[in-house]
Amino acid sequence: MTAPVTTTPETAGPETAVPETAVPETTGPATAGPATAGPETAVLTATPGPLRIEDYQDLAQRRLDDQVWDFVEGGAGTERTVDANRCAFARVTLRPRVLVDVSACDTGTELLGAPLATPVGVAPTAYHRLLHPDGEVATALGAGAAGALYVVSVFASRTLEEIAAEAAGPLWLQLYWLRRREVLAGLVERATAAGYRALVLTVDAPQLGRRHRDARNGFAVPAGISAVNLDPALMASAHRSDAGRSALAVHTAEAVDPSVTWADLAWLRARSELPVVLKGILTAEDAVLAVQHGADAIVVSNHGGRQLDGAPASLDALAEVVDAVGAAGCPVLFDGGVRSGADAFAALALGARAVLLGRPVLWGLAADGAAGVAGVLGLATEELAHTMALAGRPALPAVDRSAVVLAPGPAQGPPQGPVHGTAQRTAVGTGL
Ligand SMILES: Cc1cc2nc3c(=O)[nH]c(=O)nc-3n(C[C@H](O)[C@H](O)[C@H](O)COP(=O)(O)O)c2cc1C
Ligand SMILES: CC(C)CC(=O)C(=O)O
Repeated sequence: MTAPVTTTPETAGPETAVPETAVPETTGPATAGPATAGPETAVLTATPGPLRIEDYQDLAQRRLDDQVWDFVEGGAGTERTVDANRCAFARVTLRPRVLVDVSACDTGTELLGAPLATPVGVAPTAYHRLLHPDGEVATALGAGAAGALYVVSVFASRTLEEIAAEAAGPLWLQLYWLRRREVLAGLVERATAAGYRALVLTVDAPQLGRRHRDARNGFAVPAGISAVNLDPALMASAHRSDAGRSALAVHTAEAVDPSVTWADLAWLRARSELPVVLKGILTAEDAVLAVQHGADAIVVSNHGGRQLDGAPASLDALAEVVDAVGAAGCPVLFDGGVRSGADAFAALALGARAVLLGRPVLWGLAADGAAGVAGVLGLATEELAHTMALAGRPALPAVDRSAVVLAPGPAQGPPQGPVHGTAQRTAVGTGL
């Protein structure tokens, strides 16, 4: 693979002159060049910075090696659950109220005791040094600048301590249930000592989803980038590229214990005082079990369509889970397909306390490091505040079910044929 590139974005069209020093504005408005040029003066039209989250996707695709791009964008099987996550947002209608004072819209919230400037946070994603040389440290800086929660992946490519040293906002640590319990116990201890505020156990990946793009690419983690918080001996298979199979799938099968059950959660609880969050719940039945087993919060997630192909869109599962555990006071977080502040608004209205962004944060990171991460989170938050204003809901408690209608989805369609490398996905959704 090629090294991550850190040059300026190539946003210039053929007849557009871009100053050499142009960098993406984090959330800033378009900056026009001089509009008063006489006949002898060249007209300079600066290209606007990213105006929508997908602008960061375009920037990222130009910078990334095809294999890394496929790893980020891809999903399991036919990728119908990846598509379903986005299509669900296209079925949302917002119900605006008028003549409400929206002169100040407050996106502030609180989660497991921590105040947050925004309910839009960072989902755990592995190996950020694939996207930017500074990896998770840049992500932490960007999240901190946006006042957002950052859930760090157990497969982070910077140490838990390096990340914590740069973080201005709250950090949670995501875990897989490793076969080697002593490694898991060591991670919990380190996270506690470094000031992480919750443990997020991902429960939807007893095996890795069958990701055809990665298998076709023989995708492996390149030398020089590693899950540095794990024992290097545990990482060897993640680096071994074999035609026709994903090294990550091999590595997950080696490292992650697929025999874990609800009964094991007591072991984790006994190891730490930190709140335990379960990520990857999609049904009322499991939500109730989660609360019964002492979960402090739940993340409704289908892993961005990367695990069970055919699982419901996260948005379609949200209300069911909220209804099952709302009375128990268990906060429900959401991820999967959020690409705008209007999408975030819809998930919050359906009962999520916060929404997490997976791929969009990686796009921002690849596009412009910490500034790109802050840009993506800032843009989503700005759009959320804007949606709140136009919907007549100036604070998050007013973003309730009366604010949206989610039309029922069609049964998921038949597979659309083989997924090819660097496949383009169709952009759908509320698309603010
Ligand atoms: C490249 C990539 C790596 C991921 N790594 C992890 C991980 O290490 N742990 C985890 O629990 N989820 C992981 N996820 C899933 C995300 O946490 C999240 O559920 C998903 O990306 C949300 O969907 P979105 O990408 O549409 O926002 C990963 C997702 C992507 C795209
Ligand atoms: C390294 C992978 C197991 C991380 C992950 O959860 C994912 O890619 O979805």
